[in-house]
Amino acid sequence: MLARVPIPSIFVTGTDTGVGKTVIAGAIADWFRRRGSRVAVLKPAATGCVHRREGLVSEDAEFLAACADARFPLDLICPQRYEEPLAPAVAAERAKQPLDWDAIDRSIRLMSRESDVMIVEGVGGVMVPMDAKHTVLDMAVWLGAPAVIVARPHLGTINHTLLTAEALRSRSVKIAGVVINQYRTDGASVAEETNGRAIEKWGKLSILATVPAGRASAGDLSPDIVAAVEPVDWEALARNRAS
Ligand SMILES: Nc1ncnc2c1ncn2[C@@H]1O[C@H](COP(=O)(O)OP(=O)(O)OP(=O)(O)O)[C@@H](O)[C@H]1O
Ligand SMILES: C[C@H](N)[C@H](N)CCCCCC(=O)O
Ligand SMILES: [Mg+2]
Repeated sequence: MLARVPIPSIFVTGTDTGVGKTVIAGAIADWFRRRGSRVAVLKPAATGCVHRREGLVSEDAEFLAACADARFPLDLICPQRYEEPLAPAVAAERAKQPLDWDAIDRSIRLMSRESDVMIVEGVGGVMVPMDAKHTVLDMAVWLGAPAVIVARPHLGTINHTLLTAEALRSRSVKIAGVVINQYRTDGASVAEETNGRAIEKWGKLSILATVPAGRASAGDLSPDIVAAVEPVDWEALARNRAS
């Protein structure tokens, strides 16, 4: 189990792996950084990590650290790292290296002390197993941070987004809203044009931002991605935590 994040925070989850959680979490971190906040970023566990001279590195953590201009080392930002690109519970079992919740807790404690806000990126979607007994959803409950759901723009996303919202609500995780990512501004299909409204209506969710496909390499977010998240009051959302 983890202690609650003791500072304003946002939990960035998604409808699936590869939907753009890292890019959107990075854009949110960048939003706070540009306003002078001391931003902590956390990827509690990462799989598919790469071998470097300094050891196993999470590329998600590197991206987030660059966007936040983070003052903490990568092994605090991502304390649990696995090589195989699998659900953490499966990667941990195969590596014979059980997930260490205490290490994650320590990261939260140390980074919170010297930060104004913490942006946490989940792993895959909410039902992904973290260890033999717990899922990403359990972790979201423990962290107590409002969730941002990153969703794809195209056909199928209504179902994925509403299922994700249902799971979060079943455990009383506050939902800040949905970010539709990689929206095609030219040549969007009818489904893509109408999905946002449908998600708002049937999911009783707000679409916080619709983010176009742009350039997104570590610390270098294209101006159109930055502009898409700019109008959102992330500060108010980060403060609006579960009681
Ligand atoms: N708005 C965007 N514009 C351009 N490329 C994007 C955008 N959003 C995401 N991508 C690209 O799509 C891929 C998947 O995005 P990302 O890594 O953020 O997904 P994720 O949900 O964090 O995945 P994971 O489950 O592995 O953590 C990456 O190559 C990323 O650069
Ligand atoms: C390796 C990858 N990029 C993710 N971080 C892990 C995603 C696990 C998804 C598991 C699943 O839902 O089937
Ligand atoms: Mg990611």
